[in-house]
Amino acid sequence: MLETTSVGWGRGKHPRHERTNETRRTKKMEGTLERHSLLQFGQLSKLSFDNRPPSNAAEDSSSELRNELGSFGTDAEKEFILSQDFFCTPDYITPDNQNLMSELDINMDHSPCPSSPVKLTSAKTKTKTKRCRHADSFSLTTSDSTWPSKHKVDEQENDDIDPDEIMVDKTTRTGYVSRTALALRSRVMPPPCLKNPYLNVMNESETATDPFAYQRSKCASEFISTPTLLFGLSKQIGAGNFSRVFKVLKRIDGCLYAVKYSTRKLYLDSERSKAMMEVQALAALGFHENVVGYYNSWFENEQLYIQLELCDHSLSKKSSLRISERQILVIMHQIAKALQFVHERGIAHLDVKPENIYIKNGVCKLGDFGCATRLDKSLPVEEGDARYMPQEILNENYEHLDKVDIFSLGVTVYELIRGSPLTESRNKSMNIKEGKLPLLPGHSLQLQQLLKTMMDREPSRRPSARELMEHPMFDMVRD
Ligand SMILES: Nc1ncnc2c1ncn2[C@@H]1O[C@H](COP(=O)(O)OP(=O)(O)OP(=O)(O)O)[C@@H](O)[C@H]1O
Ligand SMILES: [Mg+2]
Repeated sequence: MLETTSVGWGRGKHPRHERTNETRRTKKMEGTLERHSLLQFGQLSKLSFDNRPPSNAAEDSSSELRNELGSFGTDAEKEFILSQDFFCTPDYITPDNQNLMSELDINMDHSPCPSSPVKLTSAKTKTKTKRCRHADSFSLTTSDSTWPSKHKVDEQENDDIDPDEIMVDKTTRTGYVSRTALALRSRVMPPPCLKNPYLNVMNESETATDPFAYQRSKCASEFISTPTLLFGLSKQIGAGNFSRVFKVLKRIDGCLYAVKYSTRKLYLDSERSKAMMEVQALAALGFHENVVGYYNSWFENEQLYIQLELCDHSLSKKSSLRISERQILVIMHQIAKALQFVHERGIAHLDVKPENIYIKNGVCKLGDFGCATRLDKSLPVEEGDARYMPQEILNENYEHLDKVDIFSLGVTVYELIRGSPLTESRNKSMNIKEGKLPLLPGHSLQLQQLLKTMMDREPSRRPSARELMEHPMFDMVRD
C-alpha cells in the first residue's frame, strides 16, 4: 500500500493515515457544517488588502447561485443552504430596494471632527468626543452595513466611558483611539505580524515595483469588522484535509469568489504563522493567469480565511474522463508556465496534483500553496501528497525542489491519461517513482518519452519548467 512508501512523512501537510483515496472520499462527503460557532464576531483582523479587481467573477452572476441554492430540496441539500449562515447574517440577501446613500446620510454626523483632541472634562468637550466617535462608527457602517446590532448595543452601553480611557494621546490626532476601535480591539486577537519570507527571494527592483506593497503593509495592521459578513450567499464547493472551500457572493461588489478556511482552530501563534505561509506565498507571487488569484485573507474565530479567484472545478474531476492528447498538452503547457513563474520567484509548490489544479473558463490554474517553500531551503519543507512525490523527497533530499514539482506534474499527467486515480499499490507506485512507466496505449511515443524524463529518478535529469515549456511537443498548443 502507498502508506508503506511514505515512511518518515509525519511532518507533511498530508499525514499518512489521510492519504488514501478512501479517506479523501470520506472527507469530500463531509457536507455538514459547524454552523454558527464561527460567527462569534471576535478575534479577527485583516491580513492583507483586496489588491486586484476580480477578473471575471462578475460575469458569473449572483442570480445563478441564488437559483442553484433555490433549487435545493432534500435534507442533505438543505445542509448546504445552511452554509449561508457561515458567511452572512440572517438577512443574507441584500434587499434590492435598499437605499445605501440615504442610510449613510442618517448615520452621518456632519459636524467637523476635532483635529487635535485634548483631554475632555466638561460636558461640552464630552460632546466633541461623541461626535468624533460617531464619525468613526460611520466609517464602520459604511464598510459593513450589516454590522451586528449586538455591537451597536455594546457601544451604547459604553457611552459613559471616561474619556480618559479613550484619549490615549492628548496632543496628536494620530494617537486618537475611538471607542469603536477600543471595543473592537477588546475582541480582536491579531495574527502574528511577520515579514513575508517568500518576498525575500525577489530582487530589490521587483519588490520596489510591487504596486501593492504599500497597501499590504498598511493594511496588515488594520482591523476591520467581521469579514465574513461581507459575503452573502454561499455554498460548499470543495474540501481538503484541513480546509473547506465555499463559493461565496461578495455583497459589496456582487462578484463570486472562493473562500477557503481552515477547519482546525489555530490557537497558537506557531499554528497561525504556519497557516499564514500559504497566503504569504500567494501574496508574494502576485498575478499569473495560470496561478489561482489571491484577493484577501483574515483570521476570524481562530480560523484562517482565504479569499480566492473562483474556478469552475479541479482537474481531479477530469481524471475519470478520457482526455485527448491535445488536451493533455494544453494542461501540461499551462501548468509548466505556472511552475516557471513560481520557480523564477524562488518558490517551489510541492503539492502538484490533479486536486490542486483548477479549471476556469478552460484555463488551468495552479492552486493550494499550502506546501509552498523556498527553493533555497531557507524555509521548512513540508511535502505534499506522497503519491505524487519523487523518491528523493521521501529520502529528505531537498537539493532540487523545483524538480520535485516537475516530477509531480509528470505523475499528474500520467494519472490523467490513465483516466483513473493513482493506484495505491506499493509495487506500482514504486515503479513510478523509479521512472518505470507502463506503456500508455493511444498516446504518442514522444509524449511518453517526455513523461519518462519528467519522472526520472535522478532530479537533475528532469527538465526545468522553462525547458519543458520550450519543448517542441507544445508547438501546436502555444498561443
Ligand atoms: N479557488 C477555487 N475555486 C474553485 N474550487 C476550489 C478553489 N480552491 C479550492 N477549491 C476546491 O476545494 C478543494 C480543496 O482545496 P485545497 O486543495 O486548497 O484545500 P487543502 O486543504 O489545502 O487541500 P489538501 O491539503 O487536501 O491538498 C480543491 O481540490 C478544489 O476542488
Ligand atoms: Mg489541495
